[in-house]
Amino acid sequence: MDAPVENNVKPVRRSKEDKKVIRKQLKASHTLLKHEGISTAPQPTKSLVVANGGLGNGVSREELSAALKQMGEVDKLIMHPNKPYAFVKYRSEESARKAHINLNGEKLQCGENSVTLYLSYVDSVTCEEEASVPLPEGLVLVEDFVCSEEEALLLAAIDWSSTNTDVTAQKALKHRRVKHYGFEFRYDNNNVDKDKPLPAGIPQECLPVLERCVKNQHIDIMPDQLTVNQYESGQGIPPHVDTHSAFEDTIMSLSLGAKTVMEFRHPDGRLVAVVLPERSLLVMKGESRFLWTHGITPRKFDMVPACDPQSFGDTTPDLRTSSNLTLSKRGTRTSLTFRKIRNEPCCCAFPSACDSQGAPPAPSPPPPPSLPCCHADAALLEEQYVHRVYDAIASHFSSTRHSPWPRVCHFLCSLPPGSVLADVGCGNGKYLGVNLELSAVGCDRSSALVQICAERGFQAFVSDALSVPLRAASCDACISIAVIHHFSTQERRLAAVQELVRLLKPGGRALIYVWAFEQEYNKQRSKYLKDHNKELPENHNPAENSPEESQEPQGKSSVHSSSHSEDNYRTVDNNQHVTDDKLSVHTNRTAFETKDLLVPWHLKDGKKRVEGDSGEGGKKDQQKEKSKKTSRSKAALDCNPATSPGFDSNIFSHSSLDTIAATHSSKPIPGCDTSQTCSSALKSESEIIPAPVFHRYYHVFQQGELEQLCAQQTGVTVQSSYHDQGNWCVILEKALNR
Ligand SMILES: O=C(O)CCC(=O)C(=O)O
Ligand SMILES: [Fe+2]
Ligand SMILES: [Zn+2]
Repeated sequence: MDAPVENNVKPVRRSKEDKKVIRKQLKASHTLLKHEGISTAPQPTKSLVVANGGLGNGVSREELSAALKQMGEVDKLIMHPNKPYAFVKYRSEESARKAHINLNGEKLQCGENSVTLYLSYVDSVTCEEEASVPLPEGLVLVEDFVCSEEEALLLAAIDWSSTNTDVTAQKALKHRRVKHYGFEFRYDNNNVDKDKPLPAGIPQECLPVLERCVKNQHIDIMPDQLTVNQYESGQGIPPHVDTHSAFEDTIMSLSLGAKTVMEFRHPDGRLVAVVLPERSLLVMKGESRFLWTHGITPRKFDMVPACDPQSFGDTTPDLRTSSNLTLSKRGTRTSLTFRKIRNEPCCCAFPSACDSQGAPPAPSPPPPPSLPCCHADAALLEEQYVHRVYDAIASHFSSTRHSPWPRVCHFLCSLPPGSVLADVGCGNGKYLGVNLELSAVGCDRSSALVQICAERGFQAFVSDALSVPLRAASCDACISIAVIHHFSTQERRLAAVQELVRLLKPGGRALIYVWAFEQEYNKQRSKYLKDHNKELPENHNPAENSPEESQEPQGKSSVHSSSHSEDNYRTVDNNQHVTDDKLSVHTNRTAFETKDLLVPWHLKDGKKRVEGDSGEGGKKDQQKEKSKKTSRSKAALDCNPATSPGFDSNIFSHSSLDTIAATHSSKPIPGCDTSQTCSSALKSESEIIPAPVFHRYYHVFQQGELEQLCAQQTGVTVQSSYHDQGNWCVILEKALNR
């Protein structure tokens, strides 16, 4: 009797438990229907609602995900904030059945507490609260594809310290570092040398992961090429389509170490930003691989859904419209991109993007400019990398130039009433209204900036600083603020000073400011450098107290091509050493390493200005201008940047938007890189036109260099010279006897 008792009792007891579970499960599904309007399905499906498994029950995503994943591969897991349930969709119905059988009535430990899970089938998993957008066709994101241990193992397998960089074609690109296994991907021709395999194949540690990829049908054949990209916070990769002729259809990218946001763009303008969580696998096939570009905007923060819903299956939260977003600081992300080398030409269904089918390669950026060796070259360089750039960025530039600088104001206020002042290179005219007792006139090479001066009621005209159409000896004073550093030869800088001297009356004075090579002086770092460590989200408003205030605290100085190729400007090594005469692109907010360089300007979006509006709006504008004019007289007394009058910030004129559109759609213009967007992927309005990056040529002055330049002029004396927030400054006086 003994043995059968045990056999008999257990099934009875189990069925009692089963009944209890079923009762509770039914109760849970009634509650879901009554309180949440969720109806459960009588037949097995791939999707389940997990009662008691919600964030509202204190269950974390990781805890639930770990339990669910034991039953099979999870396609999506949706957890709404404060809800007492979660939804899970498995990749197969079999996995869902397994979860239904094994997890129903099971206790899940959540920190110190535990909850009992009740699972019911649902027909579909929808996410009504979050606006979502479809993922590009063919794109799949598999969360938690590797566990933390595997992640650590894979990261350890990548040896960045290796000195033999040829084995894995290791490269320190300016905006990320890369390592290739199997075959080198060459950024100069966007292709691979198929008959030159690298000595190092795909590391052994990757094989279990790849086998899982094949088993789960993410890829048909084992990949033979691996590119490891490592992105520090603030780094990224330009939008590109992986060359069709180089690789087969499926491309898989594993995200390790940190999450990021990858942006996918369709040629028709659609943009889908996808959060790639740490340890997730991104699979690009078909249209998403062949037609859509993918890229990562270099920035230090991303906007991600606040409740971290991560994968939404074949949709993704619409990061542009969602109201439930939070800032997520970027960490160091290492991605492993696995590809299969293609040995036959590509015959995909997307000929417009297919190099095998004759599609032209993406336009490459203009070649990097060199230091000019003659007058004509210098004029051309300045035309392309100074004049055109200021015209294109005029509105945005002006919106960041609010406050007159105290020592410039002091100079202007020291001039006797009635003095004639010429501001040569007056920009948006911010110094023209400082002292209303003066008879002030400005000139600038940029007609867009002169237009802004005119709109503000200032006297200004378009002119080159080397030949100002004013009579000799007609000015009591001249100022040249942040202008002469844009001349690209010593002769032209000398000529610019000479022109100022020509304009001065005998006894007249000129104030000159140029950007200093030394951004640290008397142990004081300039504001420009000090802002370097400020980690701020995109579109931080710039500091306002440097004439050379730069807008970028994020180190976003990268220059990417719109193709896959890396920085076509000369890529400076990590120490920014110059090895040829090509101009290097400066990283904003860092110390200068060279004296002649290109400084990026990240054009940012703003309100569009209604131009030519003669109605009410126009009148209001006039009134606004009037009140500004009144406040300008106050500025004569008040030179504190914090209290002096500012102008409307962030005003875009049509002209600059037109310029952006034009530069984006047509062939690239020198000085402008339209491929690197700086508009946040999350701003809806600005999304249509990616904001380009422009490069301005500068010659930064070393200590004593400006004085030397002035000393070469006859008939002038340097009255004083000083360093002011990263600028070298002199006050010149023209001799009385001239
Ligand atoms: O970092 C990634 O996930 C993508 C890398 C990539 O697109 C590439 O190397 O082609
Ligand atoms: Fe790629
Ligand atoms: Zn193709």
